Amino acid sequence: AGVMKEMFQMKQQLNLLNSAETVEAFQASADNFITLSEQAKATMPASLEGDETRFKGYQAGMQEVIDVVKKANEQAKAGKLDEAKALLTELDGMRKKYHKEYK
Ligand code: HEM
Repeated sequence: AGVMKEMFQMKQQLNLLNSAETVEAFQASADNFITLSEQAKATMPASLEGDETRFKGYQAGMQEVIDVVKKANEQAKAGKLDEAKALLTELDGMRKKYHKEYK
């Protein structure tokens, strides 16, 4: 259990998203990222020690991340690869904020 494996895989997919040169490559990695982050969202990290209230906050944070990648994927589908990648920059701040809170 734990979310470490999903987190490392999310990082890997994010690198692929940022270096994607085609809409198809972007979409494939976005789909992978979303699947992994939904798995992470469904799993209580060990650091939360069973605290259901904090788990709700953690899940809301994961959903924010998922929403950004879904939005980016919509841009990619519309052929706007640069705009899609620009949206991904929002993830840096979220990652830092929520890692401070829950990691
Ligand atoms: C793009 C977004 C994110 C990426 C790429 C990412 C990546 C990572 C990576 C590589 C680790 C393991 C290495 C380390 O400790 O730094 C990690 C750990 C962790 N992350 Fe994230 N993260 C993201 C977003 C989030 C969000 C939004 C949350 C919470 C709402 C979160 C919660 C955690 C927790 C709890 C751990 C520790 C897991 C454990 O010890 O089992 N992460 N993340």
